[in-house]
Parts: sequence; structure tokens; C-alpha cells
Amino acid sequence: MKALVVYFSFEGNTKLVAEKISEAIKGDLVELKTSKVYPKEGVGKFFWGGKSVLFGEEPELINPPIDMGQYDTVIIGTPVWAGSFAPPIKSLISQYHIAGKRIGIFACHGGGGAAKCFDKLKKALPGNEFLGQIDFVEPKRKSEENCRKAFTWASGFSSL
Ligand SMILES: Cc1cc2nc3c(=O)[nH]c(=O)nc-3n(C[C@H](O)[C@H](O)[C@H](O)COP(=O)(O)O)c2cc1C
Repeated sequence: MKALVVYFSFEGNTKLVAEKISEAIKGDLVELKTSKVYPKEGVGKFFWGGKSVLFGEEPELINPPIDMGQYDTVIIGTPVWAGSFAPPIKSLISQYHIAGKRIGIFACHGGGGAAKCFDKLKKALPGNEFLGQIDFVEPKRKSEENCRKAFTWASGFSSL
């Protein structure tokens, strides 16, 4: 199994979980970076991010190209933004042909749940086999507990 963990993280929660998952499955790790910079402070943070989701934006990714062909398993991580996945994940899906893969998805959120986000993400990724999904509530706040949870979840994939 050759695995990729690809994620976007605005404030480090998704990053924390992604790092643990890549460690558990010994997968490559890619953090998506955008040329667009979202405001980090105040209400602007929620306004611009939320607006970006609602307008279906696909911000430009500034990562070196990802050779998707070499991976059979792709784990995708996102913060929940306005009930959905974050716009850089939309860019990822548009830019790369992700099909015929085994997919795991994880999301971090502030307590509003990730069910809608997962539904939308699965719909955006037809033609793949879904291995599982898991969500975390602000994992940085209880990092040890959440790292353990992430590690255990992902360890199940290595044996598939
Ligand atoms: C623009 C924006 C929109 C958000 N929308 C939601 C939401 O709809 N539901 C929710 O539970 N949390 C929401 N959050 C909180 C984040 O999902 C949460 O803080 C998450 O852990 C952040 O992950 P990160 O640190 O990897 O960016 C939002 C945060 C931002 C910045």
C-alpha cells in the first residue's frame, strides 16, 4: 500500500491529526498551501472563509505537483468551514483526477459536527472506495487524546 495524507489546515488542528495519521500508515504527507491568504484574526476570519465556501471558490494551490498515480490510498483532511470542506480541498479535487483510490476522510470542527462535510466530500469524489471517516473537535485542545484516536483509526488501514 502506498498512501498519501493530504490536508489543509488554517490553525493547526487538521495538521496535528494529519501528522499522526501519516505516521500510523507510513504515508507521504502534503499540506496544501494557497496563494490566497485568509485573514487569521477577528470576524474577518469567519467572514472570508465562509464566503469562500459559499461562492464555491477554488483558491490557487502553490504546492509542487502531486504525483497521484503512485498512490492507491489517499487520506484527505480538512477543517469544517461553513458546514463543508475548506476551499483548498475543492481546488485539490478539481486539479487532480482522484479516482480508483481507497479514500479515508477526516475533519476537524468546532463542535458543529462533520456529517454534512463528509457527505459533500464523498459526493465530490465519485469512483473511489471509501475506507472510513472520522471527526475531531478542536483536537489541539486535547492533543494527546486526539493523537491516540487518530493513530488508532489510521492503523486499521495499514493491514488492508
Ligand atoms: C471560516 C471558518 C468557518 C468555520 N465553520 C465551522 C462550522 O461550520 N462548523 C464548525 O463546527 N466549526 C467551524 N469552524 C471551526 C473550525 O472547523 C475548527 O476550528 C477546526 O478545528 C479548525 O481546523 P484547523 O486548525 O486545521 O484550521 C470554522 C472555522 C473557520 C475559520
